[in-house]
Amino acid sequence: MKVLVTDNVAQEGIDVLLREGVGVEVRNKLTEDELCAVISEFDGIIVRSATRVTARVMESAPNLKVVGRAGVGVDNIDVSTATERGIIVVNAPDGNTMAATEHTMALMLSLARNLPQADARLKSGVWDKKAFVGVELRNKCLGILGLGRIGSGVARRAHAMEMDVVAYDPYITEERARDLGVTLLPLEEVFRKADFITVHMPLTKENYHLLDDDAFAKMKDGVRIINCARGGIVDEEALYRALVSGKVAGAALDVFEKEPQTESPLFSLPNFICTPHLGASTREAQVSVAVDVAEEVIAALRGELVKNAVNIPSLKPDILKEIGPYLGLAEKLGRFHAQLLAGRLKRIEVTYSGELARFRQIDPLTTALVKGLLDTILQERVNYVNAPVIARNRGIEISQTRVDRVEDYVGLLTVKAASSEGEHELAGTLFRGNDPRVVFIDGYRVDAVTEGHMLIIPHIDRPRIIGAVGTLIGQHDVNIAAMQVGRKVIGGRAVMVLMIDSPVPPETLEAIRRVDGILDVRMVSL
Ligand SMILES: NC(=O)C1=CN([C@@H]2O[C@H](COP(=O)(O)OP(=O)(O)OC[C@H]3O[C@@H](n4cnc5c(N)ncnc54)[C@H](O)[C@@H]3O)[C@@H](O)[C@H]2O)C=CC1
Ligand SMILES: O=C(O)C(=O)COP(=O)(O)O
Repeated sequence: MKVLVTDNVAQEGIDVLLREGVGVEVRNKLTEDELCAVISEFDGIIVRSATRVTARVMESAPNLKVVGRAGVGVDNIDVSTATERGIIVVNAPDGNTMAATEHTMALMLSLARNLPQADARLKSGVWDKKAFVGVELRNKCLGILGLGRIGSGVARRAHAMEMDVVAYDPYITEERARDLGVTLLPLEEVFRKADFITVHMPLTKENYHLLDDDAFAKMKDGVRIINCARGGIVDEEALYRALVSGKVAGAALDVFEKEPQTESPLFSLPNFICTPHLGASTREAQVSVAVDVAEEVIAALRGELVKNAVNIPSLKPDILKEIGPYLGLAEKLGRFHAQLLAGRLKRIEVTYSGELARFRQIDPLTTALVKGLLDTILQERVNYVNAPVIARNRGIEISQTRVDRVEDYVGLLTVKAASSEGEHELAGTLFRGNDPRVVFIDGYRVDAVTEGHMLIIPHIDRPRIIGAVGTLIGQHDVNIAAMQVGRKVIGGRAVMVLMIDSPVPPETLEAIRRVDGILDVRMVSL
C-alpha cells in the first residue's frame, strides 16, 4: 500500500504509516496537473487545506481507496465524487479544536487592542500611544455563529473574559446552549446585539456570503468581526466597504475565499488584521491531527471500521445486501423532514413495518435517516458513523420500533419528527423492491418520488385553491410535472403535493401562503 502525503502533515503521522508498513511519499505544493500525473500509483492520499482533491484528481486515481484530511474542513475535497467512486474520505475532527479556539481568542484580543498595528508601528521606530487606544472585552456582547466544537470553546473562554455570550446555531438544542451559558438567538438578533461577531460554522451552499452588505447593515455600529472558520462565509468585498465606512470598526480574518491570498484590498486598511490560515497551526494540533488521520487511513486501507468517515457507512456485506435498498429511502426521508419541519428538532420516532421489522439490523437505516436530516446543513461532517452521536449531543431523542404487520406494503418506513414548533410524519416504501416513494405525509396518502423539487401545501379542501396555486406558480414560469391531493374528509384539512421542474422563488411561496385556505407551504428538494 502506498500513501501520498501533501501540505506539511506532521512527521508523527507519517511515522505511524511507516511503522505499519505503508509506503509513504511526501510531495508538497503539487498543482492539480502534477497531482493528476502522480496519483495513479497511490492507494491513499493525506492532505490539509491547500491541496484540492477534485473530481479530475480522483478520475486519475484508479487505485485510490481513501482520502485523509489532517484537520476538520473537507471543502477542498470533492466528497460526492469520492462517494460515487467508493473512495472513503476521513478527517481528524477533534485534534485542532483547541488550536482554532485559542487562535480565535488571540484574534479577538489583537483586534480589541490593535496589537499587530502597534507592533508594526513601534518596529518602524515610532512610539505612538494615542493611535492605538483599544476597547475592553469585559461587558461586551460576543455573538458566536456556529456553536460546535470550536464555537463552544470560544464561548467558555469568552465567559472568562466576562463577556456576555449569544449565539446563532439552528442545529443545537437550547439545553446544550444553556449548559454553555449561551443564549441562542435568531441570526438577526445576534447581529443587533453583538459587539464582536465570530464565525465557527462550516462553509455550505446555504451560508456562502452569510456576512454580506445586508448583514453588516443590520449589525451594531462599530461591531468587530472575526472569521477563523472558512473563507467565503464573509463577503470580503462587503467587509471592505463596511470597514471603510466605519460601520465595522475592525475585522480579523484567518481564512479567505481564495487561498493563498496575498493581495487583498483589505490589506490596505488600518482596521483590518489577518493571519494566513493559522487556526490549526500549533505543534500540538498538528501532531494530533496527523496521527489521528494516519490511523484512520490505515483502518480504511485494511477495510476496518473507520470512526471519522465523512462519506461511507461501514457495514458487513450480508447486512448491506438486506437493508441496502432501503438506505437511500431512509436518507431521503430524513432530508424531507429537515425541509418540512420548522424550529428546533427534538425527537425522531422511526417505525419499521412489514419486511423491515424482520431485518437483522435496522440501526444503519435509522442512522441513514438521521444523517439525511442533519446532513442537509452539516454536510461536511455528518456521516454514518457520527450521525447518532451528533444527534445525541444535540439532545435529539431517537426511538425505533418494529411492527410486523402492515397493510398494502411489503415494507413501510414511518418517521415522525417533532420540533419546538410542531411535528410531521412521513412514510416511505420501495415499489417493486427498488423504487423509493413517499406514500404518506401527515397521514394523507400520496405517491411522491424521492427526486427533484416539490411543494407541500396543507390547505382546507374547498374550491378555488388548487387553481389559485397553479396560476401563481405558472406566472413564474415554473412547470408543474405532477400534482396530488390527499384528504381524509370532504371540506376538511388536505395536503397538496406538487412536483415542480425547478425551484419556486421565495416571493411566490409567500404569495401562495397568502391564498385564503392555504395553511402553509414548504418547498422540498431531494
Ligand atoms: N482556521 C483554521 O485553521 C480552522 C478552521 N476550522 C473550521 O472551523 C469551523 C468549525 O469547526 P468545528 O467547530 O470543529 O465544527 P463543528 O461541526 O463542531 O461546529 C460547527 C457548528 O456550526 C453549526 N452550523 C452549521 N451550519 C450553520 C449555519 N448555517 N448557521 C449557524 N450554525 C451553523 C453546526 O450546528 C455546528 O454546531 C469549520 O469550518 C472548520 O473547517 C477548524 C479548525 C481549524
Ligand atoms: O481543520 C481545518 O478545517 C482547517 O482549516 C485547518 O487547515 P490546515 O490544516 O491548517 O490547512
